[in-house]
Amino acid sequence: MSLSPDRLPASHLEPTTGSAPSSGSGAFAIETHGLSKHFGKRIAVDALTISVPVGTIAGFIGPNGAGKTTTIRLLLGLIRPDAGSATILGQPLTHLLGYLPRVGALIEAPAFYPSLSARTNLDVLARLGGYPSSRVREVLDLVELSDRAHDRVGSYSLGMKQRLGVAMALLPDPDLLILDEPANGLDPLGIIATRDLLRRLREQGKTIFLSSHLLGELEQVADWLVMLHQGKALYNGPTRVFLDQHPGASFEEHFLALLKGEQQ
Ligand SMILES: Nc1ncnc2c1ncn2[C@@H]1O[C@H](COP(=O)(O)OP(=O)(O)OP(=O)(O)O)[C@@H](O)[C@H]1O
Repeated sequence: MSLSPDRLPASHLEPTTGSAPSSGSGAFAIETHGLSKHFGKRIAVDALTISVPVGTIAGFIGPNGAGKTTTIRLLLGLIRPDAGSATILGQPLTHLLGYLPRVGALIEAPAFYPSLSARTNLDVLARLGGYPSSRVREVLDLVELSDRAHDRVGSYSLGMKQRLGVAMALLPDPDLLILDEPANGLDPLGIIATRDLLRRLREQGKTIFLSSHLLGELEQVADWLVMLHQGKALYNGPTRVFLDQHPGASFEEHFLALLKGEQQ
């Protein structure tokens, strides 16, 4: 099922004290309630309450240090929250095995065996994860790396490594794809190819949670938006509603206006 913006559940704007969406309804791929994480005295994620509807491409934006990567690491169970809760694909954060097999993720620089080819890197992962070997060819096609599949990954450009990282995340044919800066190092053609890929995945009913600093790109591809500032959500809702707040202004202008309002 793919949700068009017109069929999205009603938006809700932060502040995070706003009412939380109903839990366990299946309408949301990601829901967090008061999720918090600090490192020493620094609060990275601050009582965060967000919701990402199933079948959307959700852009996750915010300035450097806003807490995006920390949130993603919390959602993937790589670090534990200090407070709050979350539900991913209907499963509580505490039940990692209940949802992680249905989640694909690309965060920071993906790890590869540089002396092996992309094909072999993916074969190894497919064998470890118990995925069919036919899936390796499929994901190589999806990220348009098939013609270089037999080259050593150590010889790849940054953008090609990034595509291989996306291919790895797609191996389990996940219901939820979490991507942290997937366009890092991609040239314009690579960015367009990624945009098309994300749209195709959404058409298959998958949910994509996508952190990026490329606001113009997100404006084109994201139908849902979560905007973070100092660990809190400034906005959580449809992109269309975000843009309607200041007709005629660009996505970037909105973003800066909201941030400026927050800093005053
Ligand atoms: N392991 C850590 N130890 C200490 N502080 C951390 C750690 N990880 C993150 N932080 C701090 O938490 C805050 C949020 O960092 P985070 O990496 O989540 O931000 P971000 O929104 O992903 O930023 P960017 O856009 O620059 O990637 C920052 O102040 C950062 O310094």
